[in-house]
Amino acid sequence: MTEQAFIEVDRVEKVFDVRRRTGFLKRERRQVRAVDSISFTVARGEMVGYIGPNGAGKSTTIKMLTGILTPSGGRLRVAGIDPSRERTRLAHRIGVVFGQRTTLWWDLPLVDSYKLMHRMYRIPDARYRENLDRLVELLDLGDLLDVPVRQLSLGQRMRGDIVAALLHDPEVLYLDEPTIGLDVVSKGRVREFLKEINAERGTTVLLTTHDLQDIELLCSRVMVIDHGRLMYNGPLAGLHEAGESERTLVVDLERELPPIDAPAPARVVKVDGPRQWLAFPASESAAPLVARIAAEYPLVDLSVREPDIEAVIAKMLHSSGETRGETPGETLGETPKPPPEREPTT
Ligand SMILES: Nc1ncnc2c1ncn2[C@@H]1O[C@H](COP(=O)(O)OP(=O)(O)OP(=O)(O)O)[C@@H](O)[C@H]1O
Repeated sequence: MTEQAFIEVDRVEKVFDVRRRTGFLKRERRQVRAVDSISFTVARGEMVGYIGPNGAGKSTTIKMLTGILTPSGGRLRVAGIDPSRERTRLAHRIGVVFGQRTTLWWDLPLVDSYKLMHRMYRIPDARYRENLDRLVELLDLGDLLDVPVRQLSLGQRMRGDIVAALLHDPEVLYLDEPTIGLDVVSKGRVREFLKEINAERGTTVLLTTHDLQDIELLCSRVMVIDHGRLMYNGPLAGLHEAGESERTLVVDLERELPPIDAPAPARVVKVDGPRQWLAFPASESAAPLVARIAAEYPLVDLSVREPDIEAVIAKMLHSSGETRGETPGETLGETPKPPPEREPTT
């Protein structure tokens, strides 16, 4: 393992044997290659997005990284530990949050789950108290500590789960859809918190999400998996470039006017009274376009809409399919490549 590679995944595979009933007494055996020779590294303190369509192999990868599943092939190390061989030792160094499931005890008050974790992880008393106070303050859970978990809203429960995952000072945090189903305010709070904890403790974060803004606001790099294979590993802007995806600037003018004269490649795609929609490349900053419109038009309000993550991935996969075998650029065809050195521009 190199000095920087905190998570090291080298040609890792996971094949499931699946039996399917095909008749009264007939069973068909079939193999599902959920993860197909994936290689990547994550440096200590990095926050990396791990995205892909449904069934792509994300959860299987995370389960192998936590030691729940044993790889069928390849080599895997987290903090120098082989997860499936030393699962208990690794458990003290990692935290996991599954957005769709809770690790908290449903019928107990929130604080009782934390007390159980205090004992399970043998966290020194002073450290437990310090962590609990800090995390509860950062996530604004003070008034909810005595409330049974089943009575919490989804956003409150999610914040409760994040505290639970961090009480034992894990060096790496796996987050599976941490903002799913949350309202805008709760999403903002969780994202701000993750940024703070990463800056404060240098926690390494691997984030699975369907929300492109999670990636945009938190991750320096994104990896795309499809059919068990790593298709892209680089900055989000590069993913937008590969798929030529576009963001939309929604502009409210003081009155109805002819379509805004925007500099190419930005262009007006819809006009409805005083409101106009302009599409522009998602890999570019909105600032110059906004400045120009503000200088030349009677502007009342504006907002930027991100493209849908599924659409971005689909376009990227489509374009990489077209270019595979020629010059794959930042997309990964047969041979995974290290991330490009460019920084994201968004
Ligand atoms: N225990 C299992 N037994 C058999 N097949 C499995 C098992 N777990 C996952 N698979 C299959 O492996 C593939 C990858 O599944 P995985 O859950 O890793 O995808 P995912 O990217 O996390 O999807 P989603 O976004 O829907 O959660 C799928 O085809 C899935 O059906």
